[in-house]
Amino acid sequence: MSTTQSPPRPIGATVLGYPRIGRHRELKRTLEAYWRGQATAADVDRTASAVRHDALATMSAAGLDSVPVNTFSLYDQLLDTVMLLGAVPPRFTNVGGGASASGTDLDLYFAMARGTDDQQPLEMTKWFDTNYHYLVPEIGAATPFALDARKPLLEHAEAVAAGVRSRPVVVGPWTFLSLAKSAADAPSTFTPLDRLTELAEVYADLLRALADAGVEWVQIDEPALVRDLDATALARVHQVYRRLGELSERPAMLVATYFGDATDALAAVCSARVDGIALDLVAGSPAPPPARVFGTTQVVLGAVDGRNVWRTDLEQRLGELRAWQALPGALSVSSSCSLLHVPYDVSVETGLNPAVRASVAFADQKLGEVVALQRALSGEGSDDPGARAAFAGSAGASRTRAADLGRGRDEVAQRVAAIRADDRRREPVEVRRVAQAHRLRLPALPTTTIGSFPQTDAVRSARAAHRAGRIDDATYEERMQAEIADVVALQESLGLDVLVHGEPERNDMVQYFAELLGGFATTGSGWVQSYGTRCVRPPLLHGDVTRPQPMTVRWTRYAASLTDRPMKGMLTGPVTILAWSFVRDDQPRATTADQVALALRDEVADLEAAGVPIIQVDEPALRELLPLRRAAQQAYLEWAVAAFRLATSGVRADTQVHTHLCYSEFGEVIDAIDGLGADVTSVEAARSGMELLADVALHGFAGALGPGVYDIHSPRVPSADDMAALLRAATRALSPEQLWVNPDCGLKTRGYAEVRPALAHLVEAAARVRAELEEAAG
Ligand SMILES: Nc1nc2c(c(=O)[nH]1)N[C@@H](CNc1ccc(C(=O)N[C@@H](CCC(=O)N[C@@H](CCC(=O)N[C@@H](CCC(=O)O)C(=O)O)C(=O)O)C(=O)O)cc1)CN2
Ligand code: MET
Ligand SMILES: [Zn+2]
Repeated sequence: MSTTQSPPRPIGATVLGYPRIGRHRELKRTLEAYWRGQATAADVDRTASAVRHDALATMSAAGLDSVPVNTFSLYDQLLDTVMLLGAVPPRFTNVGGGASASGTDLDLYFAMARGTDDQQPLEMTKWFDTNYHYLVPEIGAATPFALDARKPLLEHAEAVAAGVRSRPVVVGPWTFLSLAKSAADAPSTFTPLDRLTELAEVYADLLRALADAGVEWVQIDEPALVRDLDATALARVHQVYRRLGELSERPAMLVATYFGDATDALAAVCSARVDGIALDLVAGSPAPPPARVFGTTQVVLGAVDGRNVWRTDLEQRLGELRAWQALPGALSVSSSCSLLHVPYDVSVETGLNPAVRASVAFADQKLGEVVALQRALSGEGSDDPGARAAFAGSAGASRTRAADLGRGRDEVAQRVAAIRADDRRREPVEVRRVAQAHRLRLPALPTTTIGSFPQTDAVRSARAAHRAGRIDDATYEERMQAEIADVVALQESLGLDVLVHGEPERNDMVQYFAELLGGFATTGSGWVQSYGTRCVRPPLLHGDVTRPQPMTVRWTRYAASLTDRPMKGMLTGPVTILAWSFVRDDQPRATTADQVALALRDEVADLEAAGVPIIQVDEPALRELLPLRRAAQQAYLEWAVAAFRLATSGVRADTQVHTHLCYSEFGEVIDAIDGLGADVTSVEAARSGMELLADVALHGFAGALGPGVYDIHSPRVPSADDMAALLRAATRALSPEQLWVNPDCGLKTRGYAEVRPALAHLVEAAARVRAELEEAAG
């Protein structure tokens, strides 16, 4: 189309993407059944198509002028992009030939997502600073590129048939290669971005194919443009988009940025021949940069928060949007990012406190906000009854909000104000080490686990039955105690040194605490995709945080009563509770983190008073919240570390504090991790081949460290030899007194058939290496 000189028709009201797991998680259920062999490819196709039709119908009924398609996914949008570009790692080239559904060859697709008997899946990692995980493309010097546009073409055709103005969405070349890792066999000087120019040609083929199918606008997602980029990088971005812009036959191109401020990349993109740019006015600056950088590029204003759930103050937002009307190009209104990161619909949450419910917008409510803002901005608002009602409702919500959400509680504010520097400090590490060694009397290379044991069907269905009222509190309590007793007995028989209770009572390591703390609400069906078919229900942290009663003491005390070995208490840390909740936006996150930390500090004190000698406070999300821009990282690490220290520093020297972090890429935050001041830190290491040991050797580490020796993300049971080899590697980077032996993470997603032998091998590996050390010491 855009061969013409006239500018393309403005996009109007839109969103950058929409949830896709299904309102009732029907895609999850169908896919899991398919993997178990209990559903067919035709069943997958039927469910997937129903989920897409619901999305199309909902978005067009809400009044969007342009509807994103190809934001559906059977598993992950980066994996979809690997398929789109034909960039399949060679180890999967023999997989295939099976059934296809929704434009995707299922055998190949799920082999890359989940692995096969003899091939590792693609690695999984966090999507920018969100709790969503994508599959990491592997690109080498010889990775093939070849367009397979069946999926976007299919989704476009479906939308056209449904009478919808469709806008296909793809991940862009810069972001795709920036997030890819070098293939294992690539030369050490190679980086995936070396193939940018070549890859641009595949996108050129894609744009031609979309134009042939009558596509008007294509959205090319480039969130990586909000990271720190030097002049060379910006020049390369410009070059790619210039090349695509020059195509004689292509749809209008919208380059979508989100998760931060794209101001630095604006000139590079807008001076290439793109037709539109989407900007995140929530994570980025809400005020317009100078008009000249845009040229005639149309701007899509990401005015409605796509990641948090508080209703938009429409009047205030509209005021900010008006400042953009001085730009020469047409304006459209959108969500700040895809709505993938929020649940579908708050109107089904009838159990929510009415004040909270009235303050919240999930995906469907955000559609209405976007439309109202777009109508008002374009001057149609006063004729549009929907827009008028939305503005009236928004004004009402902002008046009642603070009063009814449990904010401004004096006792909480006073406690935060009274925090002293000493509250974040423990005795010197050497004092603690001696006191703890005396109390715990552990062997060298002590063995332990990260906390959770397999969440069996029996445990989950007991919880479902309890929730539905089919079993009473006492029965539920008994079932959980029986589970704990089994878990303790198993650990004793395996010979582990420090035991855990197994966390059977927890639906999720954040939601469990949110259900017990004041200031939080939890949802019944507010599911958000975390990876593949796995979902979470992020709690709503709406008010000041209180802890009405102890949350974990009774379970831990019960577990401790069953054994003479030390029992470790288990908590989730303040940073992770914030990261995996929807957090109030009326005060700095540092303040909210301190409120959560004070509640946890009370829990830690109660555990200590109950005689629990070791308390683990998990912070797996510490790295995830690290700001994308270096300039903001130090300030974040300071409040994050301070909150953890506030939660954990109220204990005696002889109480041992552990923490746990998963996900690699620790190097850049290793000082902060050491700064947490935990006596023992367990980290993921097996999966990333003990990569972190180099960082530890480089930076030094004051506390003790448990680098994971068992990759719990894989069903594979490692042998004692495998784990002993990893341990020996660790003894070369750390002194043996500093070293603990544990898996990479909790065992909740595994089954007992794998866990029992794997832990037996872990104990055996520790025993062997212990003996070798003793022998060497003579
Ligand atoms: N919040 C959070 N974020 C995180 C992690 C995490 O653990 N928590 N870990 C990382 C991501 N990893 C994840 C690992 C596993 C799951 C996961 O297994 N999720 C479960 C749901 C867990 C849950 O909330 N379970 C509840 C509710 C389970 C449920 O679906 N119940 C059924 C009924 C079940 C039955 O009858 O058996 C229903 O409600 O329909 C419970 O156990 O009580 C799933 O998708 O299946 C999610 C994320 C990073 N981000
Ligand atoms: C994602 S970190 C998990 C830590 C938690 N204690 C568990 O073992 O499951
Ligand atoms: Zn973990």
